[in-house]
Amino acid sequence: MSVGTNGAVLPGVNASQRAVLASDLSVSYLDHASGREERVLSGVNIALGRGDILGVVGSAGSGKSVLGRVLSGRSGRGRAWPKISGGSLEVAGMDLRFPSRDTKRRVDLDIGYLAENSGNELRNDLTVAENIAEPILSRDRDFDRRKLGRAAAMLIDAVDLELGILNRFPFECSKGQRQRIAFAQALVVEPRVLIIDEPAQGVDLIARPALFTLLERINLARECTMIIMSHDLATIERLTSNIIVLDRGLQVGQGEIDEVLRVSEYPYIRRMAQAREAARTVLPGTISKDTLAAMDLVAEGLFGDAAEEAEQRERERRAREQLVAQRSEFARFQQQDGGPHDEQ
Ligand SMILES: Nc1ncnc2c1ncn2[C@@H]1O[C@H](COP(=O)(O)OP(=O)(O)OP(=O)(O)O)[C@@H](O)[C@H]1O
Repeated sequence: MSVGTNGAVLPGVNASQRAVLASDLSVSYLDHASGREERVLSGVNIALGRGDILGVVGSAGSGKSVLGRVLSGRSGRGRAWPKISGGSLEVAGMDLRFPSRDTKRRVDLDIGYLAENSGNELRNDLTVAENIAEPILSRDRDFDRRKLGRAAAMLIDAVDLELGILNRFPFECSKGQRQRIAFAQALVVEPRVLIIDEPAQGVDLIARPALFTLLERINLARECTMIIMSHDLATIERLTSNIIVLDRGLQVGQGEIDEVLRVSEYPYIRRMAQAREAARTVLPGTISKDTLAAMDLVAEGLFGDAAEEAEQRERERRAREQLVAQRSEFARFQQQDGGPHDEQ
């Protein structure tokens, strides 16, 4: 992957392998009060080839979700959607700044998009299975239902949900379940490019590894290009080492995570680097006395006392030896005494 630093030529990805190319991209919202366009994102440059994974990190309000929305190509659907106001954007071979009618039709099939609130946008009048199948059936009512049923079941299993949920309705599911159903829905069309805003959202800690493994499998099996937005660097690091960093609507860093965090002087990136370091090296000196005492208590329960355990093992060994000795003594006594063994 290569991420350009300016709006001109973005090297490293040849046109036939290119999956995403954003050049000096800027994005605006229409401010309804003033009627003016408010710019919320500027100077974004991305160049990704097939199968590349890019992480987009940034603080709250930095523009991650806005970028996700424009990359998804769904702009212009409703008043709350952002508008590309400068630069250019091409995703899966489609010009998203000036989309043709064909592009508008193709966008849902070629670009998968999981927004932070996609789980809430499922249709409550359709079952979970019908919701998952909807992106396909809405374009082709005659699509093979058996195939679709199998795909829905496989996807629901892949996102770690029980198959029984397929016959339920979204309003009968939890928030986390709905988000995973939306994830299955985003995957059903086998998109060429997948945009995921906060993938760990609504997924409990135990199910997260399965989710990341699923993303890795999709990426490898289909060479699906992915852009993952998250405020959490650890989530991004689980999937890729290539990032862009956004801060207050500006792209302020790009490249390999380690390199970006090592060389950048940008204050937000410095804070990110410090937070990452602190998370990696939790030293006793940085932990309060009370926390240490609580940890000691838990630690005692975890492994017990080694010396006491060794003593206990020794006591058990001696008791066993004594028992064996007593048994052989008893057997000898029986033999001498003309016990049952002498009858043979
Ligand atoms: N519908 C909208 N209309 C106007 N401005 C918006 C709209 N949605 C977002 N913005 C503005 O765009 C900027 C970026 O918002 P965005 O939701 O992309 O941030 P984010 O990085 O995803 O934050 P978070 O991590 O909190 O979700 C913010 O200043 C926000 O106020």
